[in-house]
Amino acid sequence: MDSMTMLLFGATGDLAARKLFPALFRMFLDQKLPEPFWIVAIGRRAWSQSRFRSRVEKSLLDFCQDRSADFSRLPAFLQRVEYYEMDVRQPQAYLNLHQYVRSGEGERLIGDNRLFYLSVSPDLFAGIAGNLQSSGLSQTNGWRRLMIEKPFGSDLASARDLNRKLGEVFAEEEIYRIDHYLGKPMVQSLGTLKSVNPIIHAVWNSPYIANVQITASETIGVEERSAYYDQTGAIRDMLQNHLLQLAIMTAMHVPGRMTAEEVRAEKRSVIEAMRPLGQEDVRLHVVRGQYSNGSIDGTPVCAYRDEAGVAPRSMTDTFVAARLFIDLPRWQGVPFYLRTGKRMNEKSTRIVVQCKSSEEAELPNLVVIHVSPNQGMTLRLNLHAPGMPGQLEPVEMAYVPNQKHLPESYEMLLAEAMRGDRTHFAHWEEVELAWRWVEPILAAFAENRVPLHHYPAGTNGPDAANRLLEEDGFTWWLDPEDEPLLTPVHAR
Ligand SMILES: NC(=O)C1=CN([C@@H]2O[C@H](COP(=O)(O)OP(=O)(O)OC[C@H]3O[C@@H](n4cnc5c(N)ncnc54)[C@H](OP(=O)(O)O)[C@@H]3O)[C@@H](O)[C@H]2O)C=CC1
Ligand SMILES: O=C1O[C@H](COP(=O)(O)O)[C@@H](O)[C@H](O)[C@H]1O
Repeated sequence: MDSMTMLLFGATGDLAARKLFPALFRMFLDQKLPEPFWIVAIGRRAWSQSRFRSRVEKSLLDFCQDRSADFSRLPAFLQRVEYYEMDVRQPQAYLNLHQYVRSGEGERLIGDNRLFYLSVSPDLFAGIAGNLQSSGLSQTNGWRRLMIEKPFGSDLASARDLNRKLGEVFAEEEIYRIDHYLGKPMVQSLGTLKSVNPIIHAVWNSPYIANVQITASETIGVEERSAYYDQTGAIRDMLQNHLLQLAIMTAMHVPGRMTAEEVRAEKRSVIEAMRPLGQEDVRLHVVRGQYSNGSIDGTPVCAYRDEAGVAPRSMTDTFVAARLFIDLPRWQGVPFYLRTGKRMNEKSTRIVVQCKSSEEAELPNLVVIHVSPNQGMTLRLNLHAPGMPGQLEPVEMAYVPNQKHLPESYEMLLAEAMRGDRTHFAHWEEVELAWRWVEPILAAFAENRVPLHHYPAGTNGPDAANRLLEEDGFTWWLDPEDEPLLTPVHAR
């Protein structure tokens, strides 16, 4: 891999502490970082080098998931991290930064390759890009890449505006828009699962599939992010990006070669075929919810409207469920149900593909992809109980990865960006088409044309989300972790 400088904007922030430094440390231990390699960690606080490094050290101890990580190598890792204090809104500061980076690259014999990572508030994205250009920092003799955090805009117009501004500095091939769900290992395995297994490949289409259910449920509430979340809601925070990406990855045809360009073309054909929602459709196909008080694991928790920083009459959606159709011949008539919510009864992201039932077997075959926190796959089949011909019994075959350390999505994505592989990053076309698809929902929510259902914290979300499936004769499947998956939700 090419030697490079990584300029991390927002190095003192929450994401850097919880995800980025742990991922970088893990990559360092696994020798997945280039040599030589240097991180310029940019923050606004007047912190000394040692104070910053202690903070990184603490965050690694707190958040490095792999407790068996070799922490004796921490000092060697920290040697590669230099704190740099600046206010990113000051154009002059970039000239100084440029000088600092050039001289550091010279000392470390680093080629002219720069990875800019924007882990700051989205209202700073465009300004930073502009300043990188005017200061000369983004002009390199090697390559330059921009990794950019979510959210990419808050609606279609703002996303287009941001993209235009970034496009004045970086070419599309240089922009790596992060959707960390695309970095989750089981999501990245979907292509292989579908393409190299005839048993899956053959049935992955409408004659065999009854419906697809994608759930991303969380037990946490808004935590410290109410200012952001109250303006955003589940629809923008999760559905427009992560859930639609999961639906696309499930539905897309796997190209012969998994190059970024071919994957992009296949993804585009799926998202273009997502049936648009008309004004009236939103009420029929979308459920909006917000948590009221309840309890999570036996601990009482307050209602969303009582969270610090949330407007007392907030109409923000903390839960959203949607039914969508993909008008491609292979998905004709197959509903995709998506749902996501805060303060639900479990932390689980999973994709359940329900096959059509045969005449003999009442319970359908299921393919379940456990995305996180559990990773793996379950396949449910029907067999005759041994020695009891005529009596069908559902059986489950489960795959649980047997690895000491399962890579975190940020590890996967950082490694890919460092290699220059954009396969698992969101192309602008996808982002734009996803915003276009959710626009009618945003409008309906803003105009309160869709009821806001309150659901007690610690539950599966509002009943209306169950009805969405019941209308079609289906029901949400539970996670087999808690109970056998054989139990449809209404039978609990
Ligand atoms: N936190 C999370 O779980 C997730 C975050 N994201 C995205 O990641 C990005 C970062 O989020 P998060 O880490 O939570 O945000 P934080 O508010 O925790 O951190 C913001 C960072 O930006 C820096 N910053 C702010 N203003 C300036 C400035 N004028 N000049 C220099 N630095 C500045 C802060 O520096 P300082 O503290 O020194 O002032 C800090 O390092 C956002 O785009 C967010 O949407 C995406 C998914 C999840
Ligand atoms: O992007 C986001 O994702 C997290 C959930 O991510 P996960 O990897 O823990 O499933 C969510 O909590 C957050 O609100 C959202 O911004």
